[in-house]
Amino acid sequence: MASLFTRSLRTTCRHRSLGFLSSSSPTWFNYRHCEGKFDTSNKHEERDTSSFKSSKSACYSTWYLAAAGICSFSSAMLLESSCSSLEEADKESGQIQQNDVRTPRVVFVLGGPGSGKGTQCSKIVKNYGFTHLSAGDLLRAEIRSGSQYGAMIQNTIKEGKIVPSEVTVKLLQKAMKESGNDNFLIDGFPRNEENRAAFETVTGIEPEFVIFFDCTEEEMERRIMNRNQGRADDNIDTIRKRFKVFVESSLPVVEFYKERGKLQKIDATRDIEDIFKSLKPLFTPFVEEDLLRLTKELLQCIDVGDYAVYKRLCDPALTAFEPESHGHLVEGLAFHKFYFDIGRMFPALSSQSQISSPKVTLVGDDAALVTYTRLRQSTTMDGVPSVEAFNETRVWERKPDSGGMLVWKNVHFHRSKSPRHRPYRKAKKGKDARKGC
Ligand SMILES: Nc1ncnc2c1ncn2[C@@H]1O[C@H](COP(=O)(O)OP(=O)(O)O)[C@@H](O)[C@H]1O
Ligand SMILES: Nc1ccn([C@@H]2O[C@H](COP(=O)(O)OP(=O)(O)O)[C@@H](O)[C@H]2O)c(=O)n1
Repeated sequence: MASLFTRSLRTTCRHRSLGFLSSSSPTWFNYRHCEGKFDTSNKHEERDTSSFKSSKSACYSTWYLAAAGICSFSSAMLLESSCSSLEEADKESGQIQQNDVRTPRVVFVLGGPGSGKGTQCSKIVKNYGFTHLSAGDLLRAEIRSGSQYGAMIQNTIKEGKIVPSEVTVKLLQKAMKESGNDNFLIDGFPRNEENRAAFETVTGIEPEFVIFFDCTEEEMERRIMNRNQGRADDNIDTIRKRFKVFVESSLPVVEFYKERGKLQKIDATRDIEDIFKSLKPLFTPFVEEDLLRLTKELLQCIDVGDYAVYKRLCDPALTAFEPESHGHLVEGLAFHKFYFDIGRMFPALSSQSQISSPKVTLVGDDAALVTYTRLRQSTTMDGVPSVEAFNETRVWERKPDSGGMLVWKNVHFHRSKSPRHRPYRKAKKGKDARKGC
């Protein structure tokens, strides 16, 4: 059950966003979770503070947590809040991220039969947390389920033809909904113009980009004949028909995306690892975005005192240098949990944070640094405001979870007080000229 502290905070935090203040220019970068995009409009947001005033009294304070440096309170969280019932909030314990409606990220994976789409998709899934939806697999599962469409799908596949979009798009939509993910690799779809238009019309989603595995027919035929999965369509007659359909119906779709600058053509005649190496850079920007999002999620869960989320995002052996540890390296979560536990004792205080100049640096495939400055405003019991700035570096490492899936965990962070700006003073004669640099 959510603590009172958590519940009360949640009532104010239904619609969140985090502000970013760029230190290099006076531009606010307002990241809205609902849209998943940066709004770089060059103006400060006008905010109605009335909801802040009214919701403030309903909030258990995070000041104590903030004072301890583990808690911040996003202004937007408070200022753009709307209240939900406690019961609703209760259900949300440990799941704050699920409130954030983000536009699904879709990547289409195209290529002839046997070009290696499924093989590469399973590697991408393992490394980049996408859900792999193979249109062919969904259709085969539909046959097995005894659905009314079963016989029609079976005959169409046997003929190497394309199943009507009405069926395939419905299956894809259902699978997307059930996945609980919002990153999808859709493999073997769209296979013709009808597929493409139907998906776009029904879902309103456009792919981020489209991967096309370019492979010779001889190589694809050789691979399919060795595939040995007992598929009814993996016989030489149907294979030839599928190649014909691919050239006639699927290549025009490839061309469509090429014209729109969305196509990523990959030489699929190479070996499996080589191909995967050339796919990696396509997914790097997603990794950077995800790390920034995870960092913000971490700060948010600190804001709302949600220890369950904090625990999910952090490695149990998390190490930290922070002002509260007085120069010592603290290890494990207990040091941090202490502040979550006591936060509810100080209901009258509040704080809010902005992060500025966030930078993500990938270190190989499985480690990354996220650095930023955290500007925290807080009030004392008497309502006296103060502002502090911290420089924070969080080290994230990609580790297998209990299901073997690679997930990012915060393994270390370092926070120090941001040095106050002092005007440069010329060193006095005879004194160490480097002093103060
Ligand atoms: N780059 C590759 N080199 C050699 N064999 C491959 C390669 N990629 C996939 N294969 C093999 O070829 C067969 C077809 O691959 P698959 O991923 O099922 O293709 P698709 O999903 O495009 O039909 C599988 O048996 C797979 O192990
Ligand atoms: N969008 C799609 C995808 C597959 N299919 C059918 O499913 C068959 C197998 O597709 P698949 O993607 O599993 O396999 P490959 O042909 O890529 O090896 C296709 O030949 C089509 O008959 C379809 O009708 N529509």
